[in-house]
Amino acid sequence: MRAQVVDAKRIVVKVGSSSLTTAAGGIDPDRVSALVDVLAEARKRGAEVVLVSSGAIAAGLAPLGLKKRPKALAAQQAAASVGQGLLVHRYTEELARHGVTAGQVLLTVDDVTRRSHYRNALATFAKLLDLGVLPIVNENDTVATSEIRFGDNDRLAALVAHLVHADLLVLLSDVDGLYDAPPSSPGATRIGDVMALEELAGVQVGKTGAAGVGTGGMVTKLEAARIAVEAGIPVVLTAADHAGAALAGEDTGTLFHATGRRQRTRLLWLAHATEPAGSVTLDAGAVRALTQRGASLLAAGVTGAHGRFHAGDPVDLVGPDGAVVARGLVAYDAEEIPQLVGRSSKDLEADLGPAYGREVVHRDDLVLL
Ligand SMILES: Nc1ncnc2c1ncn2[C@@H]1O[C@H](COP(=O)(O)OP(=O)(O)O)[C@@H](O)[C@H]1O
Ligand SMILES: N[C@@H](CCC(=O)OP(=O)(O)O)C(=O)O
Repeated sequence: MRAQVVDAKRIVVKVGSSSLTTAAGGIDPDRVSALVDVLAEARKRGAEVVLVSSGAIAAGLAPLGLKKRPKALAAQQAAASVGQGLLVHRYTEELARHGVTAGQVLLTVDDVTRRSHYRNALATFAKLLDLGVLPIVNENDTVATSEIRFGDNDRLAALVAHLVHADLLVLLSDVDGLYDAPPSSPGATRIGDVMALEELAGVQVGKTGAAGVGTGGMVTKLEAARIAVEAGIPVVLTAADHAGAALAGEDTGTLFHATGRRQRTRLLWLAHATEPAGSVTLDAGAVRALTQRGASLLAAGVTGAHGRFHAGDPVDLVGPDGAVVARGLVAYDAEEIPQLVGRSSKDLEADLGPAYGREVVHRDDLVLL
């Protein structure tokens, strides 16, 4: 028995598109039903459960007469718009058999990187769990543009696990664990336990499975596992068919043991969920101030800006050698930066007005990479 699993009080379970749909496209009601039975069982044992479910796009294909997942973003969004409602309806009906109420939570990256939105998301989850609701999370596919799109639900699930202070993340897919090579290759064997991610140096990680409805394949699952274990949350990766056994603590799939400790949550989203809108370059003194003293980035240490960003956007902070040292939410538009370069806050306040005394990136909005 895996103690990390059976002792878990709050569990985030992520299920991939390939585990929810039929070969012909559309939701497979039997698979949804089987998964819901497993989640209800975990709740009966006293665990709180948050479900991160993919499958909106896949579920929308058949009703729209589409044969396969479209490439164009607008078509994916239309499919998600049709599919998400159907998917949540299916879950709601199945959960009702167990007397459990479902709640839908659709997130965009923006919702959780900006401080006020982040607090709001946190409060919503807390309230839902407090009320005994089973939250069903997905990316808000219909509004997420390609620039701000999260794209894969594996990393989203890891970040949600951290957000809700879960003590276990379960990733369910169409493959029963991590293999040392793509499972279709002869001789590939399953890895039972991963104590440290360095052990995976020789593992061949491949793309999505044969079903053709997933995104990211094993690559995004390992990224998700890294985010979770480094933040102190163990991860079980297994097939959806083995979900019951996995949640009962049986030795199935791959268990990634926690290696690190909990970190400041919003900054984890900033590091792992955002695409930078541009970059700000720093002199050597500013790099030292950020990395060694945990200081804010002041205009005095800025040497330039690249890209078209607006105040509040995530940007990379780049040292004189071109290395990205941090990511932060910038407090100025890109066009404003040239006039700030190398100048003291006092000087800027006197010259341009009191608003220009503010930091370029405040330390609370900054994560070292
Ligand atoms: N080393 C590996 N171990 C296990 N699975 C792998 C590996 N490399 C590639 N894969 C593939 O990753 C797929 C799962 O990812 P994906 O299709 O995105 O599923 P999901 O829809 O569940 O997110 C599996 O079907 C498998 O073929
Ligand atoms: N938000 C998308 C999920 C994309 C995704 O990550 O899919 P998967 O690789 O099947 O987990 C959807 O619901 O279709």
